[in-house]
This record gives sequence, C-alpha cells and structure tokens, in this order.
Amino acid sequence: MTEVSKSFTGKDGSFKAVDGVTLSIKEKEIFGIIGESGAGKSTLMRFINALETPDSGDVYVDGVEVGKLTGKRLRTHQKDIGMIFQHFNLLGNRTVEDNIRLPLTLHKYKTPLSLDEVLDFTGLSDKRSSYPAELSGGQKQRVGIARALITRPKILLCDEPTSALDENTTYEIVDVLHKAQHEYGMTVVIVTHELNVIKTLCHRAAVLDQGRLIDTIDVVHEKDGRSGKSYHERVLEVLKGD
Ligand SMILES: Nc1ncnc2c1ncn2[C@@H]1O[C@H](COP(=O)(O)OP(=O)(O)OP(=O)(O)O)[C@@H](O)[C@H]1O
Repeated sequence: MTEVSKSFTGKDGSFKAVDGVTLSIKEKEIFGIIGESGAGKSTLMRFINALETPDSGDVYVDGVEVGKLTGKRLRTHQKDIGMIFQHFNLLGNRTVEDNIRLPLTLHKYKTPLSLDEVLDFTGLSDKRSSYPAELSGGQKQRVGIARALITRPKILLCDEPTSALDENTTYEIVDVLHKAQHEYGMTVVIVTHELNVIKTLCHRAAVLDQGRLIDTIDVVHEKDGRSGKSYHERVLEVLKGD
C-alpha cells in the first residue's frame, strides 16, 4: 500500500486514524502490525479486504488495485481473504460444525477444504456438535480459525486473535496459526498489541504510532521458540529472567 490515509470524525473533530502509510507485505509471510490502542492498526489491516476504504493512497493485493474493484470482482477479492476476530464472532445458536461451514453456505468457493479436514487440523473433531457456549476461549478461537480456513484463503487477516485469551491459550492459538500458514501457504497479517505474539509468530512487523508508520522490523526468533514452553517455564522466564 502506498501513502494510505484515513480520517474519522471523533468528539474533538476530524483526526487521521491512518496517516500516509506505505508498506509492502510479501506473499506467504506472517506480518505483524503493532502499536498502542487507537494507533490505527485495525483500520490499516481492513484496507486489505476493503472493509475500510482509504481517503487517499492506493492498496494493491496481488497487483490488483483494491480501490478500483466493484461488484463481482470485489466479492471475488474478498472471498480470497479470511478473517479472525478478537471476540471470535461465532453464532451462539449454531453448532461448531455449522459455524465452520457458514461461509460455504453464503458463497461458492472454488477449492474449499473439507469440514473433516479443518476440524482435524484445529483439533476440534470431538466438538463438532457442541455449541459455542460449551467451549473454552481457545476452542472458540480455533472454531474461528477453522471457519476461515475452510474457504482456503490466500490471505488470513487476524484482528487481535489472542487478546481475549490467557497466556497458555495464546500460545496454543499462535501454534495453530503458525501451522496453518505452513500447511496452506497463506499470507498472514496479524494486528496485536502483544509483543510476545509478534516475537513468536511473525517474520516482520510494522510499528504504528498515531496513524503513522514509525518502523518496520525484521523479527529475530529465539532458537527454542517460546511456544513450546510450559506455563511454569514462561512464568520463571519472565519473573526470574531464567
Ligand atoms: N468507524 C470509525 N468511526 C470513527 N472513529 C473510528 C472508526 N474506526 C476507528 N476509529 C478510530 O480511529 C482510531 C484508530 O482505530 P483502530 O481501531 O484502527 O486502532 P487500533 O490501533 O486497532 O486500536 P485498538 O487496538 O484499540 O483496536 C481510534 O481512535 C478509533 O477510535
């Protein structure tokens, strides 16, 4: 995206939520967008699937200018992009398998995955007939991931996917996302304020501050990877510096 900006009207008048951001995300990379609350992270990410439209600047996905798409071509573009949310956005009156299948009932997809494959991939095979209220937070997010994966998206947008979860569950979800990128070769864009999630999962990260891009960082990964550690090991690491 090049020089993208977007203003909103708040109680003190108009302000720039995204301010002249230029960045490029590579195919199949896991790219983080970090910054404090209100920095413009979600708005920037939502330009990619046209849930938000910039006031100025251009967004290109696969060489196609998103702002020029309308009608069927816009829908085709949006169908290539899956999304998962902080609060999961599941339908409470539908079972796990009906929630996961939902996108396939709304649109026709060329090469969807099978329900059994995504249930197995996300470790939910024994929960297929459960309702969201019967699931833990981590299980609900795995349903959200399965619902996105079933359409076999080229790009997966993740808006604060672990912010409603405790630390252990966060690493469980980070592992599922990592595995999903590896298995299905998607580009993953993840908005979060949790630096540990970026550190464990992302190849690169953009830092936003009051709508401006202030840095793009190549993430250095620890050799042993934090996600394999137990909760107790991580507590010791943080509190005692082990
Ligand atoms: N539709 C909208 N109308 C008015 N203001 C909006 C709208 N969407 C976002 N904003 C405001 O724009 C700013 C950036 O919002 P955005 O959600 O992109 O930030 P963020 O970095 O993702 O923050 P958070 O981590 O709190 O979600 C915030 O001040 C937000 O209140």
